[in-house]
Amino acid sequence: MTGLVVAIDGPAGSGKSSVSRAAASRLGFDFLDTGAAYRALTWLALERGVDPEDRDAVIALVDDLGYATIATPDGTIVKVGETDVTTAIREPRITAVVSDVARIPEVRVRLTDMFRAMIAASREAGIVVEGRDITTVVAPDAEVRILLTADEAVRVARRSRELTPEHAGTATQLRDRDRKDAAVVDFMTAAPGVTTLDSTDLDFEQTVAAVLDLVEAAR
Ligand SMILES: Nc1ncnc2c1ncn2[C@@H]1O[C@H](COP(=O)(O)OP(=O)(O)O)[C@@H](O)[C@H]1O
Ligand SMILES: Nc1ccn([C@@H]2O[C@H](COP(=O)(O)OP(=O)(O)O)[C@@H](O)[C@H]2O)c(=O)n1
Repeated sequence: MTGLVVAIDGPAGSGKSSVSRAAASRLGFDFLDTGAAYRALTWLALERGVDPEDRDAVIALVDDLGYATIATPDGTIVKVGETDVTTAIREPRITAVVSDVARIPEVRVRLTDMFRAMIAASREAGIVVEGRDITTVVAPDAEVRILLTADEAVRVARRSRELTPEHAGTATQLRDRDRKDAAVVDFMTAAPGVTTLDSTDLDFEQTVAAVLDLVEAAR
């Protein structure tokens, strides 16, 4: 039986993956980063020379994705078939086109089915699932539903700190990606029953604590 489901959505750089991962680890819950699957499919498209805007060709690739994640003490290993793509899916060439893959409706339906199966297969006391449409589409019945936000300038600053100087233009890239993604799923306003957690003025630990408080309140 699936345990407690914690669904977390929000724009790029709001802290979804880092905060969700830390919260899951402290709760002893599983963790599912749905963005990694959209990135993995994008990686496979580029690997096979498929244009990310060629919808039919991208949809056909879902059958070949062979997506698997392996939890380790140092983080999650992401695999496509036998290939470890953990690092490759974070490369700027993937980030630049992942929104094109993610806006294909059939891709979203297929990956949503896969996420639901992964949630159902979890054998821990609970699972933290993060993305853009988890509170609204993937797991609208989750016991805890959070929209994690932060002002755009703060999100850009957080992301810029992660990047090396050759990756200039973070602000423009992040804004463009949010705009493209928001045309497909509304993750800027909380759906009914979803709690908005604004981390603009919170540090990392305070944000994790706020998530843990919301989980405690639902238990
Ligand atoms: N509340 C916070 N205060 C300061 N830095 C944060 C906070 N939340 C996340 N971060 C940092 O911001 C960066 C982006 O967070 P990340 O989890 O990758 O966001 P997302 O998954 O929403 O794109 C990371 O380096 C993370 O450590
Ligand atoms: N539930 C989700 C998760 C990600 N995505 C797409 O996948 C991309 C990468 O997701 P991500 O979570 O790694 O994004 P960031 O953490 O880089 O903001 C997003 O820009 C969306 O286009 C989605 O459409 N729906």
